[in-house]
Amino acid sequence: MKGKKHMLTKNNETILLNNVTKTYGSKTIVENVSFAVRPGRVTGFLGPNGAGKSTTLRILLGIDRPTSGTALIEGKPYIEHAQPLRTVGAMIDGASAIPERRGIDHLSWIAQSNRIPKQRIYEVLETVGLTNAAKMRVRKYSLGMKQRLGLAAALLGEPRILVLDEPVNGLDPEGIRTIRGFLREYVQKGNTVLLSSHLMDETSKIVDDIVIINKGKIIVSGTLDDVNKGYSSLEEAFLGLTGSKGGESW
Ligand SMILES: Nc1ncnc2c1ncn2[C@@H]1O[C@H](COP(=O)(O)OP(=O)(O)OP(=O)(O)O)[C@@H](O)[C@H]1O
Repeated sequence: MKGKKHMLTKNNETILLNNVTKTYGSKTIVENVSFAVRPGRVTGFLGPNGAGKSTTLRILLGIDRPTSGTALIEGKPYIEHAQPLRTVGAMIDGASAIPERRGIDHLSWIAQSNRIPKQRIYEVLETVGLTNAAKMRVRKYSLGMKQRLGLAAALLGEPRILVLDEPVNGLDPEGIRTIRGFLREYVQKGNTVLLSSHLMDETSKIVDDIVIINKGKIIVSGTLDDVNKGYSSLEEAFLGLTGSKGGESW
């Protein structure tokens, strides 16, 4: 399979990026990034370190402004949503909780500042399997536990859409299985997941659709099966599509 492919329809999307470009000074970080994300599917936003994934997600979540182009969630920019946390749950930095805080206090703080009832904290702790570790200080959490705390925070507002930056980073196979099960159930209810990763083969176990970015540009998007066709793995597909050799950019 050669050349660009954009196979996702733009009819039923919950997330739609249209020609998003971001420059810092003379440096172009992402260029004309366009893709659509559909409900009921887990979409993987994949690419090597430094490809522009976090920058794109930060623009989608209104943390950064694009130099040009639009990033829409259910038809409007993130910041125009009246209750963004109830529409989109985001995990941008899984390990971002203050280390001296207890897990439960991290969640309480977010819940209080967003008028989310206390009961919801216990529900999300249960969902991610942190109930027994809720009173531990975050500095004692493993990387996997911090990722789960980040996911719990993203779920607080019962959002219809989850945007997760590198959620499988640092997870062992068991952790990956758990998150896969959770995300599968979540999208089966008609919700949407967009997650980024530089770990192609781990992520391919979780996703339905993929969008691959390399050096700030989208090189392919479509269903996992379509993009994988003719390759032994997603990593092979990436190497084939970019014309790079193994080990160059991973
Ligand atoms: N504020 C900034 N000013 C200048 N350059 C930046 C800024 N933010 C990001 N970059 C650069 O943009 C490029 C893309 O970074 P980004 O974090 O979006 O990539 P990524 O695909 O998420 O990579 P990673 O997997 O390593 O997080 C990098 O070269 C980074 O140094």
